[in-house]
Amino acid sequence: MDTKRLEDIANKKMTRRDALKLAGVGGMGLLVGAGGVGAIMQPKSPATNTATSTGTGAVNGIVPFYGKHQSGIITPMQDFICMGAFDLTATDIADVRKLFQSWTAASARMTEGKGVDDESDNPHLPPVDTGESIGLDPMRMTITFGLGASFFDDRFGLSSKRPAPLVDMPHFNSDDIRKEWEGGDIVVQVCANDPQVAFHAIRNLARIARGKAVLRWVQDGFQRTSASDPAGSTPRNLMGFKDGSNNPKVSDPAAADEIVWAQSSDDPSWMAGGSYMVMRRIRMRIEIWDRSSLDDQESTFGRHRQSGAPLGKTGEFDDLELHRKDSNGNLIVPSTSHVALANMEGKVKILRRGYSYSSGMDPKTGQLDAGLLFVCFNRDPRKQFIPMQQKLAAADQLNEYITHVGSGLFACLPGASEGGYIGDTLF
Ligand SMILES: C=CC1=C(C)c2cc3[nH]c(cc4nc(cc5[nH]c(cc1n2)c(C)c5CCC(=O)O)C(CCC(=O)O)=C4C)c(C)c3C=C
Ligand SMILES: [Fe+2]
Repeated sequence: MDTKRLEDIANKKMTRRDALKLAGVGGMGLLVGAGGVGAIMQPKSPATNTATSTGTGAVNGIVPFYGKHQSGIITPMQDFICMGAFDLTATDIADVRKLFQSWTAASARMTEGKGVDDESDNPHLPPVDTGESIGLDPMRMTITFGLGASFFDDRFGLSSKRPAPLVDMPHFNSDDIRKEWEGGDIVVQVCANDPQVAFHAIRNLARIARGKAVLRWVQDGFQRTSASDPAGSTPRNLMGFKDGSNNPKVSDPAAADEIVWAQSSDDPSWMAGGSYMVMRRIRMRIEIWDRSSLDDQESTFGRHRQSGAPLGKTGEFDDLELHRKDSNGNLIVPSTSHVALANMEGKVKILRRGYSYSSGMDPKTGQLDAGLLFVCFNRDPRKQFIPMQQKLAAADQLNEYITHVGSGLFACLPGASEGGYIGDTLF
């Protein structure tokens, strides 16, 4: 098929049938190549190469589940997330293996827009799939699995295999981490362009896990949708600022290898092609934020609210020049602003993939329980996320308006090939 035809497909709204055809074994599937359908479908906007982009054109096709890496890490962001952590009740590694084999098969099917398995025609049994996604498009769903440090305790004989980068998360200044939002043996991140499709996946994975694992926490998240912003510009967080402008461009494989993917030269080798995911549930004191002046808000982030440009600049993607001073000799971007600190002099980078959350209100205070489900991926959190968060926790002006209430660090396994399963490099 020629390039023109592929571009035509990319510019057209995909039907469920188109998507299935594209991913199928017919000639087109092969032409899609390693980048998969999602890669063909990405439009050429400035934000496209960042994990922040949802892409344009209401592309609701299939993102391939199998591959060298798990999808949902450098995949351009979908509109919704449903993330859940599980604790294992199984006591035998053979049962854990069976669970991951079943999860892998079910996940591959669900990302193609199918039910978890073929339905039985026995009317006396419950349906195999819960059914709420019947007839829905695949919606670019990705399902990403990770293992927490507790997976490597003494239950399954895997303690010697715990990756050194999978440290216990240190306590950071002003953390208020709640037990109910912390850790988990396994994390499952589901992202999709439809919240019902994402919920369906978590629900059915929990159902498959019955007798082997139980849910520990679940958090939904959202951002503006591709319907409300077809241009796919950088999304705004609940503080009203563009969030993700200076995310690294991980469509460049060298950048992805440097920042995101554990390498075969890194220890342990079974993690090669995987990545480490950090989850922080960060509550925003939005009622206080909403009473702050525009100047205070812009100085807090070090960027202009409307354009997203660094202070003193006009373009969202203009360079951050952290040493520039005004005519009075004052730094234009304050040294305690969020971007000045998070920039780490340009030497340390992470890939952010967070979503806003809104979980009703706190009945004690009447305030909204809303904020950022911060998610990031890095090759080694000891060298990336942790020093960055230490710096932010110590001095960030943003700390006046936020509290970290949930936390998790997970080793996201390498991708699986068809016939294999997620986790097969380890158990
Ligand atoms: C430890 C890592 C980070 C945490 C935790 C974090 C929380 C957090 N961030 C925002 C909003 C914005 N962050 C922005 C930039 C930015 N943030 C981090 C890291 C963490 N943020 C980095 C590495 C960067 C990029 C710095 C750079 O080099 O430019 C921005 C600016 C726009 C952008 O580039 O994305 C905003 C806005 C909130 C609201 C928040 C916690 C609630
Ligand atoms: Fe940030």
